[in-house]
Amino acid sequence: MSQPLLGKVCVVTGATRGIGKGIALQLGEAGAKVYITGRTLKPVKDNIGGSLQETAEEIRNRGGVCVPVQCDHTKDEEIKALFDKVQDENDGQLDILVNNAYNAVKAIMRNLKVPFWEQPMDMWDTVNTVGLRNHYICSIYAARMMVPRRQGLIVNVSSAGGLRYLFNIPYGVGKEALDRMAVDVAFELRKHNVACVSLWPGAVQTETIMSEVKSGTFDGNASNVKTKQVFIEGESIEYAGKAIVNLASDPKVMSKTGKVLIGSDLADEYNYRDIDGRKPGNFRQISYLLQSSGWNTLSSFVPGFLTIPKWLVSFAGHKF
Ligand SMILES: NC(=O)c1ccc[n+]([C@@H]2O[C@H](COP(=O)([O-])OP(=O)(O)OC[C@H]3O[C@@H](n4cnc5c(N)ncnc54)[C@H](O)[C@@H]3O)[C@@H](O)[C@H]2O)c1
Repeated sequence: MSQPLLGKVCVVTGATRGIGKGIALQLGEAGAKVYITGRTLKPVKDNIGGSLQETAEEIRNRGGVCVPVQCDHTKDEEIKALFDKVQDENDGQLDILVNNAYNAVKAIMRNLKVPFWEQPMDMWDTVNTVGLRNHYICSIYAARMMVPRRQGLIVNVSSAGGLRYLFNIPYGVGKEALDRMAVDVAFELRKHNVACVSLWPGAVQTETIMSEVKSGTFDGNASNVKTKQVFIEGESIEYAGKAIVNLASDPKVMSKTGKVLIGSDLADEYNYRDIDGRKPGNFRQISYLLQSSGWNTLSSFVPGFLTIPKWLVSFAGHKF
C-alpha cells in the first residue's frame, strides 16, 4: 500500500466521530503520525459519539500511528497543552493541521426551521466557540511551528453554508467567517511557503446525522425531507480525508492556498472515489441540483459532467 504521508505529523481536531474521524483514518492509512483530539477518551457504552481510543485503535489496525490527546477545544489552556505536546514530541515538526472540531450538529438539528429569535440565546457560542474561535487559536499554534520550517498545510473544514443561508444564522456566519479566515491566513502565510485552504465536504453520513435521520428529525416538512434524501445519498466520513491526503501529497499545493475547495471537485481532479467505490454527487452538478430539488426523472436525463462554473456559483453569495 502506498504511504505518501510517511514521516508527516498531523493534528486533526474533533476526531472521536464524524468527518474528523474519517480524516484521521485516511491520514493514518497514508502513513502520517496523527494526533487526534476530542473530549471523550474511552468508549462509552451505547454512545454514538465514539471516543479517542476507538479512533486510535482503528488507525492502528490499518497500520497507522495515532496519538490520542484529550482536549476540550473550548478551553484555551488545553489547546495550548495539545500543541506544546506536538512540539515537544516531534522536535517542532507539524505538517498538517485539520481544523474540524464542531460542537453544534445536535443543537442545529433540534432547531431546524426555528427562527433565530426563538432559538436558545447561546446558539451563537454553541456553534462558533469550537467551530470558529478555536480554529483561529489552533491555526496560531500551528503557524508557529510551520513558519520556521517553511512548510505546512492548514485545512479548515467548512461547508457550502459559507456561501448562502443553510440551517441557521450562527451556522452560516461561522462558515463564511471560516472561509474568509482561510483566505486571510493564506495571505499572511504564503511568503513562508505554508498553505491554508477551506474544504467544503458535501452532505456526509456521519453517525450523528444518520441517527437524526433514523429518529425522524427530517420527516414531515417537505424541505427537510429533501435534506434527508441528500444525506442518505451522502459521502462517507472518509471522503474528505481522501481529499486532504491528496492535497497534502501534492507538490503544487501552494497553487491552491487561499482557496475554498469543494471536496467533490478534488475527487475529479485527483481521480479518487469514496471508500465504497461511489462518486458522491457534487452540488455544482446540474443533475445533482435537480435531484435534490425533487426533479428525479429530469435529473436522470442530465449528464453528470454538466456543472455550474465556480464563478457563477459565487453569485449565489450576497456581496454586491
Ligand atoms: N455532516 C455533514 O454533512 C457536514 C457537511 C459539510 C461540512 N461539515 C462540517 O464538518 C465539521 C465536522 O462536522 P461533523 O458532522 O463531523 O460533526 P460531529 O458532531 O459528527 O463531530 C464533531 C467532532 O468534534 C468533536 N468536538 C465537539 N466539541 C468539542 C470540544 N469542545 N472539544 C473537542 N472536540 C469537540 C466531537 O467529539 C466530534 O469528534 C463541521 O465543521 C461541519 O459543519 C459537516
